[in-house]
Amino acid sequence: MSYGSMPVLERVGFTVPAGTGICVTGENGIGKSTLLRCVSGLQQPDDGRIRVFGATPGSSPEFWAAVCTTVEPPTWYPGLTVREHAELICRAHGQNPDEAGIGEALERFGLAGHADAIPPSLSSGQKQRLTLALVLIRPSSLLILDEPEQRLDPEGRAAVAEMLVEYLSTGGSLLMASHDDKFAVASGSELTTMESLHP
Ligand SMILES: Nc1ncnc2c1ncn2[C@@H]1O[C@H](COP(=O)(O)OP(=O)(O)OP(=O)(O)O)[C@@H](O)[C@H]1O
Repeated sequence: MSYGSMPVLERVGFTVPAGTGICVTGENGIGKSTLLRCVSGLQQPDDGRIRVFGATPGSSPEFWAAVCTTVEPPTWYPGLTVREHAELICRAHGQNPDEAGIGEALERFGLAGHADAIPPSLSSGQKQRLTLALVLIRPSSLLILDEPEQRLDPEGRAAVAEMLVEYLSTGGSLLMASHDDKFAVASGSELTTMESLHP
């Protein structure tokens, strides 16, 4: 993979077995987000092979039913509240919003008091909590998360780490990038570090 003449992601290879988490670490600009974008099918590598559930990433509705990613920043629908965003996500994924545990999820993410607020009115950390709540409320088999700990306070990081461990324990898989090794380990992920071939 390269941007113009600048090579990024050379000789990268890994597998994420079902029910396991991999956390990619490495210095700013090493290529973590680019890697996650490629695995999410949002960017095409120039060379090499990426398979997700046996298929090319992003190529089918089945991929997007199984894979949930925060690599792209979320879009907030004008005028819809926090709770209505959660209901929308549930409906889009075939869940009955009344049975999807929306109230409990908002509670766990510390957003219960903001259920009737519109997302743009939330703080940056609260928006990040909502982004992750919406990711975890819908069914999926693989989460691809780019620095999920960003903007979260220590309590928020601990809560998200705990929820990711639960996600893995139910057979889900996780691929994330992070600069917080402690958070990554607490979330049940194995660390793998990207290093430059051109120091
Ligand atoms: N759209 C783009 N056009 C040109 N170069 C880009 C583009 N996106 C990323 N790059 C470059 O590719 C390299 C890898 O960027 P990437 O965002 O994948 O790194 P990262 O490891 O996620 O960094 P960080 O830890 O800062 O989030 C960087 O040198 C960056 O400048």
